[in-house]
Amino acid sequence: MATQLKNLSDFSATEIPSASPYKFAIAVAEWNAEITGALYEGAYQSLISNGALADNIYSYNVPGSFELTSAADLLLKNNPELDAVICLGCVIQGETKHFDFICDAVANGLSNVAVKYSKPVIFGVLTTNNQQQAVDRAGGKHGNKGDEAAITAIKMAKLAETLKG
Ligand SMILES: Nc1c(NC[C@H](O)[C@H](O)[C@H](O)CO)[nH]c(=O)[nH]c1=O
Ligand SMILES: CC(=O)[C@@H](O)COP(=O)(O)O
Repeated sequence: MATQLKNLSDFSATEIPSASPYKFAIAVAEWNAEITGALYEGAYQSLISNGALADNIYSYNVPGSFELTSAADLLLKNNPELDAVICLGCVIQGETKHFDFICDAVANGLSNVAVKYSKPVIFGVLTTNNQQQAVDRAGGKHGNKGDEAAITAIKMAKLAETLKG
């Protein structure tokens, strides 16, 4: 399996640009707060350790992962100076198909918002079968998806800046 015994947050082999020029929003779902809180800490600290200014990081909570799309849209509509929006959530399979609908809606929704505003919108949403898989990816043996999301945001902000000319 792709992630077996792999730390998904190991970026030692890749070059990470400085985050100092960029403004970031972080939208965090409150569902599974112990997990999303760990994702947020990972994302925030990764931005800071790569040079982002604390004053350039704007953080917001939303009720659940489904609302991340609305948050990303509102953030980019009302704050054109943002260079990237990081969306963090944790969707854990329950008894019904609700999981499938949320995951599909968020993945497609965030992608559509990114294209709508030509701005990076980062999918930092865990979609797991159980709680342990989420714990393993929020600072556990498979790293922290929040770290990955932050690094992705920095790289995409740099790319957008480069392509803008
Ligand atoms: N079950 C999970 C949810 N459910 C709530 C939805 O995200 C949404 O807030 C609700 O359907 C109202 O629109 N959200 C998660 O983030 N994680 C879950 O496991
Ligand atoms: C992903 C969800 O909405 C899920 O946690 C809710 O649980 P259930 O499918 O048992 O209603």
